[in-house]
Amino acid sequence: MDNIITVRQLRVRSQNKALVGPVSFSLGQGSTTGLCGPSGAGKSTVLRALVDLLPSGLTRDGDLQVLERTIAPGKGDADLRAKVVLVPQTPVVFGGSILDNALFGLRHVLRAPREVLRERAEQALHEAGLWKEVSDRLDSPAHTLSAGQRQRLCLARALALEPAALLLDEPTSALDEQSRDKVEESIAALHGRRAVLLVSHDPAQMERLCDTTVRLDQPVAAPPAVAVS
Ligand SMILES: Nc1ncnc2c1ncn2[C@@H]1O[C@H](COP(=O)(O)OP(=O)(O)OP(=O)(O)O)[C@@H](O)[C@H]1O
Repeated sequence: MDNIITVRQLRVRSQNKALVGPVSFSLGQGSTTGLCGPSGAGKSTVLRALVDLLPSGLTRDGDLQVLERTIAPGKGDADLRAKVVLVPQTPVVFGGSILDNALFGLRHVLRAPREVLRERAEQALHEAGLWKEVSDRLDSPAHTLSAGQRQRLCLARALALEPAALLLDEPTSALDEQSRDKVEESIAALHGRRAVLLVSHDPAQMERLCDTTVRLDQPVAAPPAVAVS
């Protein structure tokens, strides 16, 4: 199996207003794919559609397959969300320690002794390129981390789930150059190991990190939704 995610003719609409698409693409095993397009074209909405977490009032049609399984819209698929993990643009850091934050999520999907969970979280911190900076302060409050470190902590939290695909929504847009470079290093290190879909406004970043790029343009008017009587 080469493709982790396959999307065919995906559209998102609000009632009969086309918001996104149609768009078709696939994410290969270990590949990094860029998703670009003008503001409002629907990049964040596509990411949310891929984890079946569209805001209420928005619907999708078209075909979505994850690991060769068709994902029906709006089923609240918890299994899907452990396999395809979305890291939002603004890093969400919870109250509690750095380690607690890395464990958050994992605790809900894996019933295992604390040492096993801790080992997975530590491995994820390595994979996210944060380990060296936090290994001696895992019990410190996570809010003491810099913006770039927070972004990598969110990456670690996602990686701890050992997802088949990671969806990154403009992970460096709020960072200075130095922090951006560190986050980019972490993303580059995922190449060949995880399927990554990266939303970015920066063509140079796409060039540095992505094997292929999908361009999303303003939506084409969708055919009216068929009323079911
Ligand atoms: N809950 C919602 N209800 C109605 N329209 C929405 C909702 N969420 C998003 N939209 C609309 O969907 C379209 C796509 O928005 P989205 O945020 O996905 O674009 P984007 O390409 O990620 O933009 P940006 O690059 O500015 O972040 C926009 O027209 C937006 O106004």
